[in-house]
Amino acid sequence: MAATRPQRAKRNPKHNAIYYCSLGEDKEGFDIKYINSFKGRGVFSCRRFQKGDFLIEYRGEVISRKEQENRLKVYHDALKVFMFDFRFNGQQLCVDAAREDGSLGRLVNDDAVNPNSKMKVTGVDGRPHLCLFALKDIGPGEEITYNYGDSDRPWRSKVFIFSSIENVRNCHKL
Ligand SMILES: C[S@@+](CC[C@H](N)C(=O)[O-])C[C@H]1O[C@@H](n2cnc3c(N)ncnc32)[C@H](O)[C@@H]1O
Repeated sequence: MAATRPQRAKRNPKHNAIYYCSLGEDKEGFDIKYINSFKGRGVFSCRRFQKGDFLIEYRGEVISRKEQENRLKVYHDALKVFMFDFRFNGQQLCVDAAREDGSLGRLVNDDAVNPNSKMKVTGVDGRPHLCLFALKDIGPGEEITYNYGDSDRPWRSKVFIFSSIENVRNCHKL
């Protein structure tokens, strides 16, 4: 008889997150797509998710603030964006997801205005994991996004958006 996954882990979003974090695997129901040269790749839903559902873990290496500062001195800007700062049990920590490891979380794009998911620090066996949960019902074909936070992000500025759109247009003309 085929092994079945416990129903509780499927129904309760927190248990579901803990289940996938423990496995170190992404759950099914998502596709990676190339959007354009401005945004790069993104993660898209290919099925329905309900508000509150666990979606994706932002996987990477959990490092201390000190180690993060060391890495920031040597990382190129394109790698710095893969560092996610958070607090856990009174400690300032970071998940460094700079390494291309095939995981989905590192490819989820920012939306400061209308995100459909939210990052939450979730303790699993005493260790921190960063998990995205749905803020609303999500249908197939929707891009998964979350708000990266308050710090300045170049792509949020109108000047950057317009110059990038022009670049994409010019590329298509070639
Ligand atoms: C953590 S990565 C996300 C995955 C990235 N799109 C890729 O293909 O590797 C963050 C980078 O994605 C791009 N990005 C994220 N959100 C964006 C947005 N709303 N508009 C434009 N670019 C965005 C920026 O280049 C940013 O440095």
